[in-house]
Amino acid sequence: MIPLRLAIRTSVPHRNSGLQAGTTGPQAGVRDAPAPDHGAVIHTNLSSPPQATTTVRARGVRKSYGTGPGLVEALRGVDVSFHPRMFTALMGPSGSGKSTLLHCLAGLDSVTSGSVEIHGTKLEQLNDAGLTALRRDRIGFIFQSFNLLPTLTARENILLPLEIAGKPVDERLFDHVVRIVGLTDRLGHRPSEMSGGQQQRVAVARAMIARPEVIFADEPTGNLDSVSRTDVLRFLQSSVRELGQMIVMVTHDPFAAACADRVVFLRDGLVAGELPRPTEEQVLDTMKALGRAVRR
Ligand SMILES: Nc1ncnc2c1ncn2[C@@H]1O[C@H](COP(=O)(O)OP(=O)(O)OP(=O)(O)O)[C@@H](O)[C@H]1O
Repeated sequence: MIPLRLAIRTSVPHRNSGLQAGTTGPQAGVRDAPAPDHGAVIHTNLSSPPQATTTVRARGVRKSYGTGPGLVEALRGVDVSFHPRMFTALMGPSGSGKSTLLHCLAGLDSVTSGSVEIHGTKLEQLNDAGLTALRRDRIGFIFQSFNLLPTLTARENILLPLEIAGKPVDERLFDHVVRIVGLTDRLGHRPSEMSGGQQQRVAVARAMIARPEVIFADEPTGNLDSVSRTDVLRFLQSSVRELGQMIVMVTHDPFAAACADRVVFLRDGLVAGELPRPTEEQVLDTMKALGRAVRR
C-alpha cells in the first residue's frame, strides 16, 4: 500500500508550495509561519483583533461514538493548530471527521481523550457553565442553515449575541460590519423578507459583531447559489483582512477552500496534510488523491 503522503505528493502540482502532508507538529513550517500579508488593511482601531495571540489547538484529540461493535472512532488522534488573523478551511472525504473536529474545537461536543485549547483555556477542564460562557463570549458560529430568529429584523439578529451577553453596542463597529457584509439597506428586514445569501450575510455579521476570538463555520455556503456563495466568502475574507478575525471553516467546496489562507485535510479521523494559499485546482487534486487513498 502506498502511504497517503506519497499518494498525495505525486498528484498535486507544486506550482506554489504544494501540500505539506503531516506538517502539523510544532516544527512544521506553515504552522509557525507568520500570518499572511492580506494587503490593504483599513487602519482604524477596528482592525485590531481582541486577542491577537489567540491560537486554537487540538492535541491528540480522539472522539468515539457508541460502544462495542457499534463503536465509531470519528477522530483518532488529531494534532492541529489554527492561527490568529487566518482563514483556515477543513476539508476531507465524507465521514473523515470534519464536523466532529469543528464541534470539539468549538466546545459543542466533548472529546473522548486529548486536549482542545482556545488561547490557553483547556476546554476539557471547563464545566457546563464555563463552556456556555466560552461559547457566548469568545466564539462566533456560522451554520449552513443560517439559524436566524424569524421574528427579529436583520439588525436585531446581528445584535442578538451582544444582547444575550449584556454587552453594549459599539455603533461604529456595527456600521463597519454591516458595510463589510453589504447589509446597510436590509437592516429592517426579517429573515423571510431576505434571500438565502442575504440571510447568511446576517449570520456572518452576527458572528462578527462581538469580535469573537475565533469564528467556526460549518458549511456556511452549502445552501447558497454561486453568486451568494462568492459574496459570503468575500465577506469572510474581509473580516479576516479588515477586522483581524480568525476563521475555521468546514467545507466540501474546493472553490470555498481556495478562498482560505490555508486548507487542512482530514482522512479517516486524522490530519492527512495541509496546503498553504491553495489554488482551487490544488484542492481538487488533493481531494482526488485522498479519495484514492481512502479506497485503497
Ligand atoms: N452522533 C454521532 N453518533 C455516531 N456516529 C457519529 C456521530 N457523529 C458523527 N458520527 C460518525 O463519525 C464519523 C465522522 O463524522 P463527521 O460528521 O465528523 O464527518 P464529516 O467529515 O464531517 O462528514 P461529512 O462530510 O459527510 O459531513 C462518521 O463515521 C460518522 O458517521
